[in-house]
Amino acid sequence: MSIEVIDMSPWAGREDPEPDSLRWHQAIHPLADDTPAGVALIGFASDAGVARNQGRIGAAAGPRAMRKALANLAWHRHGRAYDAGDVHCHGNALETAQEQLGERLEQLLAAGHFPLVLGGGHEVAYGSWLGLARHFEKPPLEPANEAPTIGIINFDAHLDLRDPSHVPSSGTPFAQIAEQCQARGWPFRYACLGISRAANTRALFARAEALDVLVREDHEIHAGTLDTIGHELEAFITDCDAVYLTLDLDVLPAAEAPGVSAPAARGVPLALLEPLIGIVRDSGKLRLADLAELNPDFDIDNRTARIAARLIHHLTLNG
Ligand SMILES: N=CN[C@@H](CCC(=O)O)C(=O)O
Ligand SMILES: [Mn+2]
Ligand SMILES: [Mn+2]
Repeated sequence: MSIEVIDMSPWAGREDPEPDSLRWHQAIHPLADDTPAGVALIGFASDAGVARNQGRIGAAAGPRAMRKALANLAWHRHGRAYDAGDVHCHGNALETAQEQLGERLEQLLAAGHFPLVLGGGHEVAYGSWLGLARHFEKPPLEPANEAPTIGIINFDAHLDLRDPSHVPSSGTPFAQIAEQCQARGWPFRYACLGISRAANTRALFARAEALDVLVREDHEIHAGTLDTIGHELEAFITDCDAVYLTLDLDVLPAAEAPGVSAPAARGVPLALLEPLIGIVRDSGKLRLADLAELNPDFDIDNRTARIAARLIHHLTLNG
């Protein structure tokens, strides 16, 4: 794999003198050829999808802000972690950037890494999925010679199922993936949790129903329903060969995560998201994850970046 020179400058932080006190910035290394498998962070520095979707731009700065917030978190892992650099979206060249992300992810997956993509607007999801799809298309197929059932689990205030025939954007990735699945004869399996009914039109709910999406609205997710929704998630995962997890930070209440393009008026608190994300993490089927929509321009005291970092810590704790 040919690798760019990776900017490791965000990886700085506190250094404790006593033993066994590592933090992420001391444990992570730039990705190099032939390194043993590990978690591979890759940035998708893109504002184009949000700009096309009439949103507040700034998400291109998300990857760097996430790395800086993660740098100082305590290192509790045993496995390896790498920084695989960034894919940049230049201007409005979103489709090119998504293709490039797909290629890089295909390479990371082939090398046995667990790729974790740092967005970028939620247009990152289409590039993420392209990488996983290419991985499954390449021989030997997983499972052999069969259409893979890739389950997409999205925590989001929005369905992101807008009609891409208008303009592909941060609001269309899962409709684009549904189209790609249909073209390939692959099943489309999509679960979207944390949806705000007030922030999604009837047309979007109708498309979700037509595509048989598992939808759970923000108000449905509370302490009393957590077990039930966890079981629903487990059943969804059972029917899949592989899972792609995508975390749109606007699923959180705006007070917890103000630094996004389209904040949620209600949202689902981190305390409820973490156990659900833990189910996905521990399923044994998670092959790829991304975090989307961090916009540092609207963040307050790095709250949203800190949540993103904590979610990365949470997702990678087992390795
Ligand atoms: N990725 C974001 N998607 C949302 C944005 C909504 C908004 O800007 O208000 C959507 O398209 O629905
Ligand atoms: Mn989204
Ligand atoms: Mn959203």
